[in-house]
Amino acid sequence: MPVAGRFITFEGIDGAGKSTHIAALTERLAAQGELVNTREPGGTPLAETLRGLFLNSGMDALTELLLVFAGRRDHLRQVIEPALAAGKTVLCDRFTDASFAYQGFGRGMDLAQLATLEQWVQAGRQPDLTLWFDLPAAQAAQRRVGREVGAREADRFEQQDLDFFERVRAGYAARAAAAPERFARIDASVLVPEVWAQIVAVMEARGW
Ligand SMILES: Nc1ncnc2c1ncn2[C@@H]1O[C@H](COP(=O)(O)OP(=O)(O)OP(=O)(O)O)[C@@H](O)[C@H]1O
Ligand SMILES: Cc1cn([C@H]2C[C@H](O)[C@@H](COP(=O)(O)O)O2)c(=O)[nH]c1=O
Repeated sequence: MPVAGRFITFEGIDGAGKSTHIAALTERLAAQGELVNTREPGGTPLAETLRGLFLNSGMDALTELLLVFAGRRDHLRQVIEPALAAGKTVLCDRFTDASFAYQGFGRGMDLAQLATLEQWVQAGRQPDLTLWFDLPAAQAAQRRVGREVGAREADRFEQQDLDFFERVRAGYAARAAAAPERFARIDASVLVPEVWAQIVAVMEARGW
């Protein structure tokens, strides 16, 4: 019988450096077994369709919250749970901590209702490790400007102000404090090689 795989998630405010380091970690872990790279919102055809609406259509905060959990349910059933059951490592760019941070702390949605949705949709499933890329909102905004020259228009979240992103950041800090065994805070404000060294140290501490 295959050993259950590892579920690793990547969190942080927009522009924190997640994508940059997911690519590097994918290379490092590829030697250890089969990997599945995925993301939220998204990860299945249905959830990717919902992602387009979520990022770009006007809606109230409750609709936004329900949409992202609907996509998550499909993603868990179609991709994450089967991969873990087959012993694969799942690298997921954002998961439910983002809902607590963005919809809970950013938009002010009720955290108890979020916890109910989390339990209902995930049936106990939690990441084995969450790498939280932490940096000040102003620094992340500068990085996004650098990245967005010539790229697509900013989505509904990227258009938010610094106060919104500082609330989201506080949301991640609260989630990390509530689950210290699962979360590893990465100081994402430093140069790429220094960020990477922190990630390697976290992986080595787990024997991964
Ligand atoms: N440590 C770093 N120092 C300076 N620039 C960085 C660092 N890490 C990433 N960057 C740059 O910052 C920009 C944002 O990085 P990246 O796209 O990896 O962030 P992200 O967290 O995936 O963003 P999003 O959540 O918006 O998708 C990119 O241009 C990237 O090259
Ligand atoms: C999972 C999830 C995501 N969000 C937000 C966070 C980002 O602004 C976008 C996704 O964009 P990315 O370029 O793929 O990082 O969606 C959210 O508000 N709530 C969530 O649960």
